[in-house]
Amino acid sequence: MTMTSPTPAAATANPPLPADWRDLIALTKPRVMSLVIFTGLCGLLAAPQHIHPVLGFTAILCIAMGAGGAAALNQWWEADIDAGMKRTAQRPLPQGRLDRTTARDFAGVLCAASVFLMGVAISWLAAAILAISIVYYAVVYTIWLKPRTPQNIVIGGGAGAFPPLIGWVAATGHISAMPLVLFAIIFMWTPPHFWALALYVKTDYAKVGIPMMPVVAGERSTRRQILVYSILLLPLSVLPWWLPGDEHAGAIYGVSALALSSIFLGFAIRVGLRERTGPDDTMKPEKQMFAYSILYLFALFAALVVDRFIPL
Ligand code: HEM
Ligand SMILES: CC(C)=CCC/C(C)=C/CC/C(C)=C/COP(=O)(O)OP(=O)(O)O
Repeated sequence: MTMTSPTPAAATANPPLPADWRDLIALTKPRVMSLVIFTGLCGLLAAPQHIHPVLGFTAILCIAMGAGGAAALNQWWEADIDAGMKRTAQRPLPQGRLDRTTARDFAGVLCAASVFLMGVAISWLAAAILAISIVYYAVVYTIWLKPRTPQNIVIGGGAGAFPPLIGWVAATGHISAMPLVLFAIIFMWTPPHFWALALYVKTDYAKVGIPMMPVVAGERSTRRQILVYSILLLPLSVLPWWLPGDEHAGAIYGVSALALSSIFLGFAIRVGLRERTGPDDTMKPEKQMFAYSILYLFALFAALVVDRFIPL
């Protein structure tokens, strides 16, 4: 793929249409980013120092703009790959509903504005981490790792793990043990989250030449790796309960983490130890695990905030 490679016929046959705001919103991957923003908000709310609500809102707005801008850069770069996959072919760029220059400029403005506003209004440390996460997703993951290695998700997973750290730093002004543990939890969660999905859309990735784990290492190896990461996730998710000092979470979080992660592990055991029964296999356990992975992260971070406001 090159930046000058032609996008699908639909994108070039007609003169570009004026950008529709719905297509610009779609470029930011709003459904995925809702969880990114939520974990950022929880990082901010779980921090021991309180931040003025207006500043808190500004910090979350900056995370939303930065994450959305990075997602738009990802779609700008991958328009031709997206066109070749069933799951992504309906996006605005492959469909030619948006021209590439508008998408690139929109993404650039969002990213730059998010970092600048975070620096001016909140802190330059939070702005620097936001800038790192944007570059991590849009460049390190999207351009460098994704087309090259099946470890793309493992290393690239760091990009999506930054938001709670950014939220925490926005509230406290510094990095400490708890936000690093929150980073590690999302980092460990990402491979099972994504590989559960990759198992049932494997042929799409193979078709466009993206070396996702099930395509390169095969299904059995991917299933075992899902299991390994899910086993490691369980103690890691409970770690905030055991942290020393005034940062540690309480029993509401600890018990919730234990329960949520045990269920996660249950799904992982089911997916990790089974084999596809044949071409007609509906891949229900994998689909259920992917859906649960999203519910899991929402619930885990919600428990952290509930715990902060109702300490036992
Ligand atoms: C490198 C890391 C990650 C990869 C490769 C990945 C991959 C994916 C893919 C391919 C989908 C399907 C999306 C679609 O079809 O539109 C998805 C869905 C989703 N992801 Fe991830 N993900 C990653 C990290 C994250 C992170 C860090 C979060 C949030 C903290 C997240 C939250 C979600 C959510 C909420 C959905 C469901 C979206 C929907 O309902 O359409 N993902 N992910
Ligand atoms: C603050 C900040 C910049 C946060 C970034 C958050 C982040 C990295 C989220 C990753 C989520 C995501 C949509 C991955 C999809 O992978 P993909 O792009 O390979 O999926 P696709 O095939 O659907 O395009």
